[in-house]
Amino acid sequence: MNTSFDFGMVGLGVMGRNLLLNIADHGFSVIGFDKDAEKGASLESSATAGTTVKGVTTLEEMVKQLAVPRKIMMLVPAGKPVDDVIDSLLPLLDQGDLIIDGGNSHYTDTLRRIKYVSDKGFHFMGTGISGGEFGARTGPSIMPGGDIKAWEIIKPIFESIAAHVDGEPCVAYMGKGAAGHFVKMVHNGIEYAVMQLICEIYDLLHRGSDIPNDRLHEIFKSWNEGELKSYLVEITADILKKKDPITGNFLVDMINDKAGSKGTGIWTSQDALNLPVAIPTIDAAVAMRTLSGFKDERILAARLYKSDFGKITDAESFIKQAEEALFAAILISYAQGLAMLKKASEELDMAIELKAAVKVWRGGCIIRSVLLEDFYESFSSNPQLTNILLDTEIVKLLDSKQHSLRAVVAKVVESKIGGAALMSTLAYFDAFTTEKMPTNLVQAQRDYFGAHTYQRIDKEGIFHTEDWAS
Ligand SMILES: NC(=O)C1=CN([C@@H]2O[C@H](COP(=O)(O)OP(=O)(O)OC[C@H]3O[C@@H](n4cnc5c(N)ncnc54)[C@H](OP(=O)(O)O)[C@@H]3O)[C@@H](O)[C@H]2O)C=CC1
Ligand SMILES: O=C(CO)[C@H](O)[C@H](O)COP(=O)(O)O
Repeated sequence: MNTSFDFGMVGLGVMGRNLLLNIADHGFSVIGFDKDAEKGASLESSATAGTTVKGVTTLEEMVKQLAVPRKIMMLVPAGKPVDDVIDSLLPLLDQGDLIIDGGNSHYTDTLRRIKYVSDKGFHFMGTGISGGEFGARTGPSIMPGGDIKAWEIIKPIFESIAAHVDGEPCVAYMGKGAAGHFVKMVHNGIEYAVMQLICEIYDLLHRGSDIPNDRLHEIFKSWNEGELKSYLVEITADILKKKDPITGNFLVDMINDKAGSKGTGIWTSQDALNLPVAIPTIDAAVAMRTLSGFKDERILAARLYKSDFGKITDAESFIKQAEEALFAAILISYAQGLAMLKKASEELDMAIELKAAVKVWRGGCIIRSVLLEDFYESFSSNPQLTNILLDTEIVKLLDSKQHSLRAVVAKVVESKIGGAALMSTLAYFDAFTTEKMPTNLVQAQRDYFGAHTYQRIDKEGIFHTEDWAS
């Protein structure tokens, strides 16, 4: 029996199958397990000529044929399937073998599994992977973290299969413990925010300004040739021109407006609340997906609150404002996610370098954008930046656009077209960039009803006022 396969994969679904074919294309011999024999057969028949690709239906067959130390990745749904696969694999492995969880696992599960697996003498790595089906096949962004020895073992394979930007691979060691999965979770939170912002701008232009889809396709396409150049703007342009083969209408208009979710956006918001750190654009995006599911109630409410919204009349000048507002809001969303990573890295002792996160997000992943090149420069020259909005080069980029974000939010309010993410972004920006928040009054209220004490602006110490009402 051939025992020289370089890499094994558990789960030959969308991601597992495509990543394995990508690894094979880079000269590694690969073997994949899926209990569904058709998936293994389809894997083999899709392999590039001259590559070594094999599909098997038992874990035993796969493990026996791997060279040691074995390198095995799981790409199965997060949660119980990951634990089940680990428990099935462990009795088959030798000390020093490596298990990589490449799925979207929650970081607390990853921390638990690192201990469970390493206590038994094996390596375990939580690794975020982004790029979807196409990225997995042609060059994803990869976010490994945890066991540094395991990283050294797997580095040559990951560096050769990742997307490359300016000759640099979009993979880097993210940090200690569950850093890889934490960075991927925040990546997905930012993904939610950017998608929601694009949707709100589309809504303002389409429903609010009566711009038809074919024109919107041209607008997003031209935006993708400028400062907004990014994967999500690019695919939006493509989506807006796609016709439905059944009705001949634009396909986007035939899709029900209830958005799905697999949980990483919700986790990002939950973990931000726990840290705590403020990520209101991501929170708004999560909330809007949730609200989209309440379709029956929305229909009822729309009938009860009938007031017509005012159309946006100056569509042509609004298009330019919309472009600048979207750029500003996307930048501020990234800022929130990166600030979350900074805080989480300290609180959870993950030693995440923001420069490394931004480096791997520049290519291959869903949130890749040219804007990340500017961030990469900022974090290269100032690795200790706590919030990208404090970087003087970023100030220059953003300050000239903030008036457009403000103008677009005004249109959101006037037109009664929802803009939760745009409004939350502006609220975050205004609060973050003010010296004086009204939270002095919150402190006074807390002290009034609960003797929670407060600090003064003119002297050191902790103060309490007994007689607030007198
Ligand atoms: N799709 C995407 O764009 C991305 C997905 N991810 C993450 O990657 C992971 C995999 O996603 P994806 O490939 O899309 O999912 P799919 O549903 O396409 O594939 C999952 C695979 O896991 C197998 N599987 C399920 N349960 C078990 C189990 N208990 N034991 C062994 N195998 C099992 C399934 O096998 P079978 O059905 O034959 O039983 C299937 O082949 C998830 O964590 C996902 O969140 C990450 C980035 C992008
Ligand atoms: O990880 C991903 C991309 O990076 C997945 O596409 C993500 O799981 C999609 O999330 P959701 O289903 O919640 O929209």
